Parts: sequence; C-alpha cells; structure tokens
Amino acid sequence: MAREQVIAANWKMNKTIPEAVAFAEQLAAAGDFAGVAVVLCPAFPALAAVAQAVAGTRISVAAQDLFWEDYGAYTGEVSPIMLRDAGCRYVIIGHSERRQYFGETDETVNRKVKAALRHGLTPIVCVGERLAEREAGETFAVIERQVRGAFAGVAGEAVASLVLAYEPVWAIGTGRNAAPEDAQAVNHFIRELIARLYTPAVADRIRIQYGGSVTPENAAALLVQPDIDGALVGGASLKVESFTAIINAAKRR
Ligand SMILES: O=C(CO)COP(=O)(O)O
Repeated sequence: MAREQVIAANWKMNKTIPEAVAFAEQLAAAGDFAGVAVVLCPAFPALAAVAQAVAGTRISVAAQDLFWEDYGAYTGEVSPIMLRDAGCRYVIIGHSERRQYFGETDETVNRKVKAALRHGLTPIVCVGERLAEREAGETFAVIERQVRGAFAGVAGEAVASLVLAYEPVWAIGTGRNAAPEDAQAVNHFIRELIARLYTPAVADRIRIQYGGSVTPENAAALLVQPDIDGALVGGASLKVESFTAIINAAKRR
C-alpha cells in the first residue's frame, strides 16, 4: 500500500514568532508539495501565528509536546484543547530530548498519546535507542518496550492513523545519520511488531518516519526505503532551502 510520506520540521527551541512566520510564508510560496504531508513544529508561542500563515495551504502545524489533562492547576503545561485552538493538527510526543531532560517515560508518553487522540490530534510518537543500548545489541528490545508502552490500551484504528518516528538517540544532532539499511531494518521491525500487536492492516497503514541528522544529501537514500514513510528533521529544517530539498526528495519516492 502506498503510504503518504510525512516530512516534519522539528524546530525544537528555535525561532521567534516573526522568524517562524517568515519561514512558513516562504515555504508555502515554494510549492504545494502535493503527495507529501508537510508539518511545521514551532515552539508553543509561535503555533497560532504559524497556523494562520499556512491556512489554506497543504502545510500542517504540530506542537512539540502536550499535557494530558484538558485544563486545570498545572502551571506551565499546555492542553490538547489549547493546541487544537491554536490550529495544530499533529503533536510530537516522547521525543528523546523530553525523555532525557524532562523525565518523560513510556507511561507519560502513553497518557499523552491517549489525550491527543481524544482531542483529534495526530500523535507523532518518537522512539529510539541510545548508543550504549545499540552497542549492547539491545536496539530491538528497547524499541519494542517503547512501542508497547506508548500504545498500551490504544485501539488499532487509532494506531493506524498516527505517525511513529524512529529516532536513534546517537544520530540526533550528531551529523551521523543511521545507514539507510539500518534505519529500514528498525522501521521494518516496528511494522512487524504493530502487525503482531494489532493486525497486518494496521501495520500497513501506520506511517513510520526516520529522524536523526537527516539532510538534503542523505534524505533520498533514507526515504527510498520501503518502511521509511518520511522524516522528522531537526537542524536541516531550520532553513527553508534545506527543508524544501528534503520534501522534494520525499516526492521522488
Ligand atoms: O531530533 C530530531 C528531530 O526530532 C533530529 O534532529 P537533527 O535532524 O538535528 O539530528
């Protein structure tokens, strides 16, 4: 089955509101990107302005995190209702930087996935092994634990509709991307795991991205892999030119 590729720009803690809007306007003017789902993930303050800037285009907006409650006394947190209100369609959940610096666990990831789905946001769920885990031969075990944890109690129909991002921690921001065949092997493993946990039809529909030092130079070789359905891009998503080149590499699959 032909799955639509999802190319997402995770800007992390970069870009002010004017910078984010200028990027969105330039990207929207660069093409209509038919056949590819293009997603911009600004920091919270810029979400609404970017959503406005891309209204009426095929570009969507994602938050980089959310909290699982709808409202209440949770100082500093942002709810799924607020993200919908700001114009978000997707939300990144469980990025390794959140797991590493902010105490995210498989359990909090699971609560956030359920909250996002409850409010019609499409989760982009991040999984990935650390270098020591890869070197110890634990990659598949780590990924399986993270995927099972993220989706505990989540129905197959919902899982089929969301996005998973395989992001090996050692490849993030290091300039050292996973070899295309290694990324393909993990993405294929994830798809087989989804088939075992749910059904082959669910596994066939879920979109599984790769992330970690994706650049215009290496994107085509990664995106041509049969189980890689897009990219979650950090550093190379900060410039319109390099991000557009990665989108165009996806179109050529
Ligand atoms: O973490 C990432 C995207 O979520 C990847 O970041 P880099 O593309 O900068 O390695």
